[in-house]
Amino acid sequence: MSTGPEVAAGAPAKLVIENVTKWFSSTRAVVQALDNVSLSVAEGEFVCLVGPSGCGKSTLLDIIAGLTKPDSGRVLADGTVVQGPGRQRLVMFQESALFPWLDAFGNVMFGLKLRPDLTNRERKKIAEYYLDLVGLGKFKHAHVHELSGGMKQRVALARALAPDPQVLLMDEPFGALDAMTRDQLYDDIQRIWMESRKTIIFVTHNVREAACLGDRVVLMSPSPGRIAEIFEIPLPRPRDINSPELAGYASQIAAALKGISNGPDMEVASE
Ligand SMILES: Nc1ncnc2c1ncn2[C@@H]1O[C@H](COP(=O)(O)OP(=O)(O)OP(=O)(O)O)[C@@H](O)[C@H]1O
Repeated sequence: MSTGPEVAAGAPAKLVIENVTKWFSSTRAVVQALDNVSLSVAEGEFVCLVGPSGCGKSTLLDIIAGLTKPDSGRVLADGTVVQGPGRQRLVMFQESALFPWLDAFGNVMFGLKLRPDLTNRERKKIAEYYLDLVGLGKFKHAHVHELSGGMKQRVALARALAPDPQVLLMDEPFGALDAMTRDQLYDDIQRIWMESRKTIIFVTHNVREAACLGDRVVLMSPSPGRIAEIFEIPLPRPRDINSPELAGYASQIAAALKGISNGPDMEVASE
């Protein structure tokens, strides 16, 4: 366990978040969403962000993506200051935000518009490859309304992976899914991550999910959003979300979380 910015030994930093502070003001209130947040993420690392509602997880993710600008501090991706969104850092949200007028294949092809360097034939091959990778090869021509919630998230994952971003930013991507579908997706995301070695930042409310997926779990505290504690999860992969070893880490994180909030909005159990 540790706090503060650090990188797994020996690996170059893919992302460096330096002293990021962010305020939001509306007609009703002024809120400090993030206060002096610093974190380094190694290339190929899987980092989970957890914390009570409103502690700034999504704001931090948006700043890393370049969708929101910090008031002070900065984010470096491969040593270059992030000034705006780019295809090397793609976000996948809780709601899949698929285009309903396109089929699964069309949605993944749409993501590949970010790759004008490819021919249409190459794009088609890549779209097929990623639909197979997420287990939807047979549903290529299924329309969005014909897909289950889990299948939609798989298409969204294929769409995010297809342009080959170096960093994948996932904002509670499995939050709206039932427990069985989630368990299957934990296996899939681990397999895909082990094959592709993308750098992943994954926001979740579920501490067991975080312990299952993360090399490190970053616990944030609210008002204003800060990094409270960082947990290393040195368990071998693939990890079984129901294993007792994993439950041990999850309860450590849950206990720390309880210390910084009343914790009713966090899912401690795997459900
Ligand atoms: N666009 C905005 N305008 C005003 N306030 C905002 C805006 N976005 C976020 N906030 C505020 O900033 C704080 C952090 O919000 P954020 O969504 O990043 O938290 P979170 O940890 O992701 O929450 P949750 O777990 O509920 O999704 C909250 O107090 C929120 O109300």
